[in-house]
Parts: sequence; structure tokens; C-alpha cells
Amino acid sequence: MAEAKLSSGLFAGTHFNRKRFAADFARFQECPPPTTAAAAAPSAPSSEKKRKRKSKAKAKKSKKKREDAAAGSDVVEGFNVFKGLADKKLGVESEKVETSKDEDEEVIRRRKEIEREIERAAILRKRFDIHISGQNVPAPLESFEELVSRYGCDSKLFKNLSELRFQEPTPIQRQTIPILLSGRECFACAPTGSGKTLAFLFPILMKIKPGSKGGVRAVILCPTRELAAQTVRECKKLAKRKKYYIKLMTKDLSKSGNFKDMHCDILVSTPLRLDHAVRKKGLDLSSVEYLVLDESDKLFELGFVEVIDSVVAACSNPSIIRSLFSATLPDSIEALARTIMHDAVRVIVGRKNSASSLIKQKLIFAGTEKGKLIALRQSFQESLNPPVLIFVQNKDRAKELYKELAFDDVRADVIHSDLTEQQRLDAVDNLRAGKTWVLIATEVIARGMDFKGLNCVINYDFPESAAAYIHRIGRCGRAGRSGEAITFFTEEDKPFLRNIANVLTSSGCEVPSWIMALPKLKRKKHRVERDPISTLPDED
Ligand SMILES: Nc1ncnc2c1ncn2[C@@H]1O[C@H](COP(=O)(O)OP(=O)(O)OP(=O)(O)O)[C@@H](O)[C@H]1O
Repeated sequence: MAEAKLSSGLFAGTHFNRKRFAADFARFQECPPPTTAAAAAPSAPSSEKKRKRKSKAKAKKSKKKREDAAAGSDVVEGFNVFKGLADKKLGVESEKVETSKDEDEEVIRRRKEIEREIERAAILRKRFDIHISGQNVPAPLESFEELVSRYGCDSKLFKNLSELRFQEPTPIQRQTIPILLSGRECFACAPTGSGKTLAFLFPILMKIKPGSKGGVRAVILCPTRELAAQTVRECKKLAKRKKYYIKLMTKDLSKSGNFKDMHCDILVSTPLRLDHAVRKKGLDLSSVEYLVLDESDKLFELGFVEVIDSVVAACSNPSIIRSLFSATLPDSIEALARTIMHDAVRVIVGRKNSASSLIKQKLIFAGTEKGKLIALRQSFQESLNPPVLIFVQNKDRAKELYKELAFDDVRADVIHSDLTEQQRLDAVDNLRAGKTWVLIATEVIARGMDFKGLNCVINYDFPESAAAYIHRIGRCGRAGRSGEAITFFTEEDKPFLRNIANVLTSSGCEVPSWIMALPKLKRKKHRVERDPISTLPDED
């Protein structure tokens, strides 16, 4: 019905007079319905004519085409139009070919560029003795300028580098800064005094916005208070002119801090203090974007593991970037750390767990405890090249040696865990300022402390492990300067001598062949009961 309506509507006003054309109409009615076969068969004679006509016309056309082609340009408009169209069509086709050719060339060009970049990165890594493992590791920095060109470093931050007279990045900085800036986690192991602090601080400063109110954005964990205080100082120097809130977790802050209202972008702490603040004072670490474990192997040592675990758990931001830095990274610690890290890149500068090649190392046989004191006095008489740092086994021995040296005309001081925080900081500052010539110390300042001008480290007491040795002697020979390390040993130390001798040989220092022939000790730690340090004759 709708169809009828539609057709009547369409034909409205048209009148077909069936009576007038009745005969014609009848003829049309008689015609069989046209089918393809029927259309061809009954009209065979006429179609034969048509076919002949068609082939004649075709022959004429092709003759004309040949003539036109021979004439060159004299073509009909229609043909020209089609030719144009054909050309256009052809153009699209050839454009397609061209485009895909261009695309291919672009892919090849890009691939070659990537290959060149990979090659350049490999050359740089070889040149700076950088060893990496991990997928798609960003190329090392060729210069600090690349922080601007590649990563858009803020001009004020960049200026701070030149004000600190840092002209070239150190090898560890060259590789770990791009890694952290590209949002990757990493384990980094590089010699003492090779600029690891800047390597983890600078990417943080570049990435987080200063003066945020959204909670702590970066946490740096250090094993000792002295190192934490030093890291805050370094961070403030690097962040000069920028309004970052950089905080040291002091004892007071940890115990009575109002963390809800605290403005803090970067927080530096020892593990226990931070853990206390989190568990007892409600410090929220859920917005932390960067977590650094400096001197990571020390942090993971027995006693700290649970605390570190709890801090790592409190930093619950799923997109957090964690990094581990140290001059020594035992395989066991690396394996442990891997369990909490995601797609981490491993970066080793030089040889893993080796001493800085800038330090001249010596082993001196002193026979007995008394022999050590004599040897020390003798070496002071021959050539005292202050400032000097002397390491002893514990705080009692530090006090004993301090008493002995007080008799001599040497400006000596002592640092150990019985002193107040301020006394400890003063002792470090006095050595740095040259007010003290000789500082007697326990392990508290063996790691991370930066005494730029320190000339000599004396291991009065044999270190308890190869790692302890590397960190102790690493207080000198920093930032490209040379240093000297003297290690006394007695009969009791002989079983552990070979372990330390290996560190000497791997950094190119000479060791008597009889020491190298000693058996290696399987035990990792060397702890010896020693006679007190005294010049007084024994009572028995
Ligand atoms: N690119 C640089 N150019 C020159 N000096 C630098 C550069 N980067 C850092 N330094 C300086 O090198 C010294 C050692 O740096 P840092 O304390 O970071 O060493 P480290 O590798 O952390 O040593 P450790 O393993 O003993 O902790 C510091 O005085 C620091 O200011």
C-alpha cells in the first residue's frame, strides 16, 4: 500500500493514453520476458549485423588511435580527460609506491640511527669501564650538557653543577642518571669516591617539583647519621636556588615530629629512625616516587633487613623507582634486592667489589699489638702527611689509642658511638677544616664519608671483611685525587690476609708472593680478640 501510494505520487500529473497507443501497447505486451539467452537467440540475424558493426567501429577506433599516437599530441578532449584521470590514478599508485618507499627509507634511516646510537653508547661504556645488564638501557651521558639537551634539565639546577666545578660526569653518573631519568630502577656498584651521591640525587631533583604539599616524594636511606647529614648537605648544594624542602631525619624529628603538617620533598634518614617515624608517628610514605638505598649492602646486613622491608612496604606508590648504590655489592645482597625490584638495570663501574685504583695500598707486618703502636709512631716520625684517618676495631680501642696519641705532639681527635651526635659531627668537621690532623675512628665513618683532602688511611686494626677494607680505605683517593692506605697486620690476622691481598692485587697493587700463597678463608668476617693498646708493660 505504501508502495502504491509512492508510485501514484511519483506519476502524478503524467497521463499515459492507453487507447491512443493501444496497438503499440499490445505489441509490447506480446514480447517474451527478456532473458539473457532469449535475448541472444531470437535476434541472431540482427545481432550478427551489430557484431559486424561493432568490430568495424573497433577497427576504425584502433586505427584512429594508432594515427593519433603517430600524430603525437592531437588527441580528443575526452581521451585527454581520461588520460588525465588515468595519469592521476597512476599518480596515486606511484604516490603509494613512493610513500611506501619513503616509509621504508625512513625505517632504514631510523634503524641505522639506532644502530649508531647503540654503537656510540657501547664505545662510551667501554671508554669509561661501565658494564651493564638489562633490557633497553639508555645511553650514557657524553657530557653534563646532555642533561639539558636530552632531558630538559632546569637551568638553575644545571648552573649549580658548574658552580660546584663539576665539569664532566663521572662514569657512574654517566650511566645511572639516564637510567633513573627514564624511570628505570637500578643496582649501581662503583668505586668509593666516584660520585655516586650526585648520581642518585640529581635525577631526583630533576624529576620532582619543589615545594610540593603532597607529602614526601623521595627517601634516601643511609646506614649512619653522619652519612645522612652529609647527603643532606650535598643535596642542598645541588638544589641551590630551587625551593625544595630537604630534610634530615634527626632523633628529635623522628620521636616528636608532626609529620601531618611537615613540608618535605626529599627526606634523608637512617633506617631505624625512619621506621620509627612511620610506625609510631604516622609518617606517610605512600607518595614517595624515589627510594634510594645508599650503601645498600650495609643496609641489608643482618639486623637491618626487617627494617628495610618495612620501609620498602611503607613506600607503597606503585610507580616508585628504587635504586641501590654501593662500592661493594655482594651477589647475595643483589639476589635479595632483586626480589623487590622491577626490571632493574645493573650497572658496574670497573670491577665489582674492588678498591679505587687511585689509592696506593700497603700491607705492613707489625707482629704484635705492641708492634703496631711502635710502627704507627715510627711512620708518624718518618712522614706524617695530614689529614690522616686511623681505623680501629671498636670504641674501647679508639679511646685507648687516643690516650696514647695524646702524649705525642699530634693534633688528634676521636669519633665513636659513645659520643653525642653533635660531638661526632664536630669531629668530622674539624678533620675537614684541618683543625685536627689525625682522626681515630671506628666503623661509624667507614662508609660514604667524603673527606676530599684526606691523604692517608691507616688500618691500625685489620678490617673484618674485604668490603669493610674497601670502604675504609676509600675515605681517601676521592674525586680523582690520589691517596695512600696502610694496613697493619699481626700473626692473628694472617688467616684473613689473603682475602684483603686479593683486593690489593685486583687494583694493581703489589703483594708479596708468600701472602698470595696463603689459603683463602671461607669465613666472610674476621673478628679477633686483641690485647689493649698500651705502651705500658704487661702486668704478668
Ligand atoms: N662530576 C664530578 N666531578 C668532580 N667531582 C665530583 C663529581 N661528582 C661528584 N664529585 C665529588 O666527588 C666526591 C666523592 O663523591 P661521593 O661522595 O658521591 O662518592 P661516592 O661514590 O658516593 O663514594 P662512597 O662509595 O665512598 O660513598 C665528592 O666530593 C663530590 O663532590
